[in-house]
Amino acid sequence: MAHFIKNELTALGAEIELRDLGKQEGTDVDLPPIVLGRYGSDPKKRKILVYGHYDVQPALVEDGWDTEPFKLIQKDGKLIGRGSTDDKGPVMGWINCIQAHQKAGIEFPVNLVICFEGMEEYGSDGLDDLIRTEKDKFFKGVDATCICDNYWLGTSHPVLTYGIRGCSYYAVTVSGPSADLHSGIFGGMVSEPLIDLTHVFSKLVSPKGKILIPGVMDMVVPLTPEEEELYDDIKYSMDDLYAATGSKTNLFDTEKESLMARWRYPTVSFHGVEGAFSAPGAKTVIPAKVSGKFSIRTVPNITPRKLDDCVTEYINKVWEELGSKNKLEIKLLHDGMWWLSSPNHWNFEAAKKATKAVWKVDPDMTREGGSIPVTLTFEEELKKNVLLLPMGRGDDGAHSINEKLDLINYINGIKTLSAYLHYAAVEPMA
Ligand SMILES: NCC(=O)N[C@@H](Cc1c[nH]cn1)C(=O)O
Ligand SMILES: [Zn+2]
Ligand SMILES: [Zn+2]
Repeated sequence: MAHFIKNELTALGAEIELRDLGKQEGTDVDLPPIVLGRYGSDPKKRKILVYGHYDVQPALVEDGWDTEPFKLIQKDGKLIGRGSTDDKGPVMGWINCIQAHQKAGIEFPVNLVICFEGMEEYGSDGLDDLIRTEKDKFFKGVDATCICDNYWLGTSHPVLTYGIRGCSYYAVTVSGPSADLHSGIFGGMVSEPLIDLTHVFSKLVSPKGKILIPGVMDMVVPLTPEEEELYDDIKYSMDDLYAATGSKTNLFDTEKESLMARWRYPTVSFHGVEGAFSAPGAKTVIPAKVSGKFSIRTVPNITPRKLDDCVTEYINKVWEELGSKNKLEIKLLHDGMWWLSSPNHWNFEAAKKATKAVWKVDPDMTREGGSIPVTLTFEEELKKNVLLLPMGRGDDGAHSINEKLDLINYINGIKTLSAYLHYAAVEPMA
């Protein structure tokens, strides 16, 4: 992907370099390079930094895809395939902006600074360091940043986003026997790692979503009446939620509570268990070693460090109380900070005008439940406004099966990104 992007952009006249990041920590695996680029160097024009990622979540046909996930299919007005909406489609969208200007013979309105990474879905390994090192070199003089890597809330109304949650991702490993055991022979005679792990996991969060780890909710900033009012005008209905999840499994009955749960409160999610029997059939095995994966989405003012203290102390206490002879290990696989900004900035004004010009409606101002770890780093290090301008819809199935991007969102998305650059070139900065 990095080489593909480099070739596409180089052919369009951009200056591109692939920045090597060395090996992934604790492994012999090469990290995917960061694509850094520049398109235009006119000192009279503003410098706009655009960020996206070319890595994707894993996908297998066996997960339930109707088509081969890594082959892009166009069907019924949709582009279907892993990464179509998150985030290969939007990355292509930036490339298409340049192509469109060249084909139409229209002068490109800004100097584009490009940063496309390949580790976003795993905590953006290496990118924070690169931004810190390059803030006064490669990123020098950037006027504003635009990230196209999230989604509309629903399916019909465009949004601009000024907040995202952070994410701390954990693996809890329980091990005991030296190899998997026959459950008929050893069941009842030994402590089972998966039973112990299930016990620990059951103490983290209630089925209604209440976080049971002491200290976590204490760090959450209280809701103010002004903030509560902001939820009243958001165009989002419970039907949007039902449609996007393909179910009526909502934890809350109202839009407001549901959005607050997604935007301004932390959540614990369980992702899977490595080492546990998961194939079809009925294998009577006691797995010897299991790693349960869970993550916590974080919000103002939770810090990854304090959260990690709360998590570690609590799980160790639960484990001690259990009194198992198995071994437990907690590992923080990666963490990333939440980000909360204000949409009252010329960068957002430019995006509002662009959205209105293309979609003929004013965008809603939203926060997002997902995470993009480098957002805060860009803002803090470059000291310039960051805007999230999404292309896809809330029902695109990002991270799920049959991920799609509606063709109209792709085409109008490219128009919106282009129009944004034109407005950003001239929007008064005050
Ligand atoms: N489009 C943004 C996105 O999907 N981000 C991921 C990033 C991530 C993965 N692990 C931690 N953060 C997300 O899951 O929100
Ligand atoms: Zn993603
Ligand atoms: Zn993404």
